[in-house]
Amino acid sequence: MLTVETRHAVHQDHAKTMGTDELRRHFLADDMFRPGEIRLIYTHYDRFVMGAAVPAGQPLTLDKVEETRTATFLERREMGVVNIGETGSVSTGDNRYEMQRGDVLYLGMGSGPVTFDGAGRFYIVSCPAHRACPSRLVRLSDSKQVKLGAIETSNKRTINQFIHPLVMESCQLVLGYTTLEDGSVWNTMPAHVHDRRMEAYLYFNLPENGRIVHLMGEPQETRHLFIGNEEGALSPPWSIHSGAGTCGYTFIWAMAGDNIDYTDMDFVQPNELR
Ligand SMILES: O=C[C@H](O)[C@@H](O)CC(=O)C(=O)O
Ligand SMILES: [Zn+2]
Repeated sequence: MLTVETRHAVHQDHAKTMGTDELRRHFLADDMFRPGEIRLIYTHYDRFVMGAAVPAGQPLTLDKVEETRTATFLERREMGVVNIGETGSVSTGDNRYEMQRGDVLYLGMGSGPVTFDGAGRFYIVSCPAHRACPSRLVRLSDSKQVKLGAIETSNKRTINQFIHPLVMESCQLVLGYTTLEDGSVWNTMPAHVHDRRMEAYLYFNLPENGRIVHLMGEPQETRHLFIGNEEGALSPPWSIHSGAGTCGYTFIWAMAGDNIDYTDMDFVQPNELR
């Protein structure tokens, strides 16, 4: 079963007038992981799609998606898949990729229908592509790791870069996940914006009652979302995307837009935020 929800892009002047429910409706990405279903959120931020497939033992195939009006979803798109569950497989044509927890799969434009199987919980992201880059399974040991932060500022963490120019080729998509050291709670602090690219976060590895206080909005006009396990946040190009947890967590970050230089960020120091 495939369900697709459309999210239109929001202007920053509109976002600052929103109350809690409206903010959550536009920017919280929830209810993506349902056993036996593929659920996608089609956004108008760089036409970035995020979602999940949870085959729960029965194969699920992602093929035609009405929103793109193409014969198959990946006809003019590339895709990233991260398995945050138990071992499962992802297949396209004659290729079958066995995915352990934490593995990342890149599928190039024109890969055709994608079948998810096994005990995986597959997080899916996709954006338009202009050429076919080779598909590739990237394991944690193939990723590039960047250590950031310190215990004193509660933000000691490792940025694991997977779909990233230093690791492999893609068109627009840049993706990885960040793990926090025990006792550190802050991600992406100091915060930043990058008007060149939108971004989406998926938070996972949280206990049931744990929550992330996710910060969004223009740096001088911030808002927050309380986010639970396996839920995410859409970050428009004008918005910061940063958060602190009441518990340990991991999060997947993925971006699409004009430029794939990960380091192209405009930093905002804590004392500049409002
Ligand atoms: O543009 C890059 C993204 O916001 C994230 O990669 C930031 C992040 O993982 C972190 O600082 O913890
Ligand atoms: Zn960012």
